[in-house]
Amino acid sequence: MPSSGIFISFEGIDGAGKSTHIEALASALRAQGRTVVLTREPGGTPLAEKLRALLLHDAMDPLCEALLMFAARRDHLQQVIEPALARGEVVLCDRFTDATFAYQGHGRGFDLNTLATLEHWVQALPHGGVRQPDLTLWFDLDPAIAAERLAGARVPDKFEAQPVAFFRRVAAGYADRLSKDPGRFARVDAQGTLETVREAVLDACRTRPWWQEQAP
Ligand SMILES: Nc1ncnc2c1ncn2[C@@H]1O[C@H](COP(=O)(O)OP(=O)(O)OP(=O)(O)O)[C@@H](O)[C@H]1O
Ligand SMILES: Cc1cn([C@H]2C[C@H](O)[C@@H](COP(=O)(O)O)O2)c(=O)[nH]c1=O
Repeated sequence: MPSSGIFISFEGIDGAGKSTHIEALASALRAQGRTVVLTREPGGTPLAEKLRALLLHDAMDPLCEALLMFAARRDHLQQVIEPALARGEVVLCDRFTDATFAYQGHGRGFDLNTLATLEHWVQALPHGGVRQPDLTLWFDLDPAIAAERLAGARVPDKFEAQPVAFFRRVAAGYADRLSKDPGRFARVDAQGTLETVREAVLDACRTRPWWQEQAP
């Protein structure tokens, strides 16, 4: 059971429906009287949002991309996530470190052991251990369907412009992360209607001990 606030990350390939459903979960949690912080990665602080603009639009080599992702994450953790958890709030984060393993690791082919080292540096907790979400909702959707959903919706950024084969590797990366930490993950079948996906998200939360707890 989380000792302070609750940290929930939303993961999945581009177009899987994360942003759509993060709002619905925030409403359900607020209805329980909880204070909810809605945030995203890369981003969530003024500095990390500047790094986001570079990451989503500028060409760079894979090491540079991985380092900037973790630099943005460090600032986000220190400025937003850790203070909110210390206040006992719920943090809903649109992507976190699983995205780095899925996109930079499996998508780009960057060394997974180096990413694990960076993860341990950047997410180290003062009294030991590594900050991880209490729950990670993985929106699992066929990349071909995600591409159809995104087509024409907006001008694609550097990642969204990648071919379906890239997103198949990213999806395999998420499956790999789930297999290594199954208790933290809930796989959400993102192919259903808005209503069935919304219910799947709520069901995944209802099974967690903190769902029934009184808001602080
Ligand atoms: N269950 C669904 N059925 C049909 N369309 C959906 C569903 N969920 C989301 N969409 C639509 O798919 C598109 C992508 O959704 P959304 O922006 O929530 O995805 P995302 O995972 O946040 O993508 P990104 O990571 O690229 O920001 C939007 O146009 C949204 O309205
Ligand atoms: C955290 C993180 C993100 N990415 C990629 C994944 C997405 O394509 C973009 C973020 O855009 P979104 O519309 O907010 O989903 O960034 C990544 O490659 N690595 C990461 O660690």
